[in-house]
Amino acid sequence: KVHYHKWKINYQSWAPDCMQVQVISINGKYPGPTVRAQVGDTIVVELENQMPTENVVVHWHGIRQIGTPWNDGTPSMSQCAINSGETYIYRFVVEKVIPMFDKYGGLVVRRLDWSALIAGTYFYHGHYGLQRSAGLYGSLIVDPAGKEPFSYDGELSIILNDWWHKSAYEQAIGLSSNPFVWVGEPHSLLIEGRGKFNCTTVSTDSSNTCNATHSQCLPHVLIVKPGKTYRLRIASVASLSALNFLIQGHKMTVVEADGHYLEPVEVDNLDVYSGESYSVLITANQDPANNYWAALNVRGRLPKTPTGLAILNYLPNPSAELPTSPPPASPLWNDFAYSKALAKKLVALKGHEEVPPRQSHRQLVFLNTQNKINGFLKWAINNISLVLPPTPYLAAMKYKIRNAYDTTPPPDVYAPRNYNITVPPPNPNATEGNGVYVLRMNSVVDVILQNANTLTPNNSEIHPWHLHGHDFWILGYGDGVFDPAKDPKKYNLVNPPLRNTAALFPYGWTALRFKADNPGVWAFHCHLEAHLFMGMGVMFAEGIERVGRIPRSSMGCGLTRNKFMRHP
Ligand SMILES: O=C1O[C@H]([C@@H](O)CO)C(O)=C1O
Repeated sequence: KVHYHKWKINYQSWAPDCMQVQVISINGKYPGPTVRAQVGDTIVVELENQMPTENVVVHWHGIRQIGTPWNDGTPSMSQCAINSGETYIYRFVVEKVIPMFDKYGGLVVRRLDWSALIAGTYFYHGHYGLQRSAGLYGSLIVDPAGKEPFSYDGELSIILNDWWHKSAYEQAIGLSSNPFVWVGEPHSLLIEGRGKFNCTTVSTDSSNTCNATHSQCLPHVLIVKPGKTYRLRIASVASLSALNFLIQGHKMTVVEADGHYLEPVEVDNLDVYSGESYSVLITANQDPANNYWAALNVRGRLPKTPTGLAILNYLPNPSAELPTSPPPASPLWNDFAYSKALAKKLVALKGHEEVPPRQSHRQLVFLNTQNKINGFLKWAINNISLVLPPTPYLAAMKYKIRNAYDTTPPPDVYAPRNYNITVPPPNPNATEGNGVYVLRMNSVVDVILQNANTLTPNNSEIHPWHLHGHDFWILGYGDGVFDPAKDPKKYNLVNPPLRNTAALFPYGWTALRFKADNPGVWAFHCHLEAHLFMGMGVMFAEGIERVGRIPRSSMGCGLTRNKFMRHP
């Protein structure tokens, strides 16, 4: 089945947290419309960029784009950004498949036997500049062809976000300026695009409109019937904040993450890092005379943002009836031990998910550092800060346009190996680069993410790393410096969760394994909007010779423009 969508993307006045700002809307709506399909279906989105002055692309987060790597929605990577006034057609299949090749190297897509494995909670978002922060995002839900390994009576879905009144454009300029201007902590936390800023703190002049009773900032309402069980889908597109979500008086049973089933775990609250998605089961088993708060708090950074709130509304109570008791509290923002313990509890559902290969062919060790380049503040991986080239890698690699990017491969491991991760870098200099890690097709790759101190003494941050085009197994998390002799012995090779996003905790490491089985060029980056913008990412490529014919509509820029576009 083909699901056809026609989208017009433009700025629009909106008041997500009661403060009137310009958001990026899709067909006049914020957040964007939900895209829903069944496993094996095709999604077509005809996207018209109506923004007067900005380019755009949309990334289908968690969808592997097997056979369509040019539709991953990443500028300079998979495609040329869609210019103002232009239309681009995204077309892809929502199916988790094992890519297979015939003897001529042609792609034959084989479906996994367990069709239930593929369904799950996804989302889409802008991937150009900081446009995700400007509100360009929405839900993408893939239903299974068969039965789920859990049951529920109804379904609810929310996307979590953090929110600023300063435009994404102004934020981007600050981040790329010297002196550096940091985006700061968010003004509000939003649940399904709704939050509440305290309007009484806003000075009223003609440019500031904060209206505490605006209908767009009424809290989001999750409607339930007493006694029933619901599947609540939760995803985070937060720009900066790690978040903790909880519902007053209700336990949550986590059953799915990033489109893969988990061994059910009951929790009082759930950490959700940017780029992650979950399904939790909740049962409306509390006093039906009341409504209850769903609450959202910042973790990992000293919170300066009030709790984000939504209402769990027990029918037939009025949805506007506010819960009588105060919102429940999340764990302390800096209780990292709590977050690590929770992360380690999430393992794959036995018998439903593929187990990892016992060995890998290649190990990459990525040191995450904050650096200075010519006085500009950056993030670097193995001392290289990613600066995207004007020509998209995919076409440049496929059509061998060698001067489009740096063909010297970046380093597999950081140097010096005795780098002290507990203090700011003694020499904060790094270089800019756009080289690619070329992976052997179908090889098994381990990535060890190694965290370190930022430029600020006694500071190391959480980084949620997201991989395009693949899912990886999270083999383990550890504190301090990764020990290649000892730590792999502690890997979970039995039931590690398959994910597309994994948290890297302060001063620690996270070990990932994936199969380089999807022909294309794929970004792997910190999902914090500002951090990717400051260079915190790397590029992977595999099986380029097996990539099909790239549509010309994705190549109208840089050196591919000269090569492929007809000139008048
Ligand atoms: O990238 C970042 O920059 C700031 C700070 O380190 C410098 O202002 C911050 O908190 C980040 O996460």
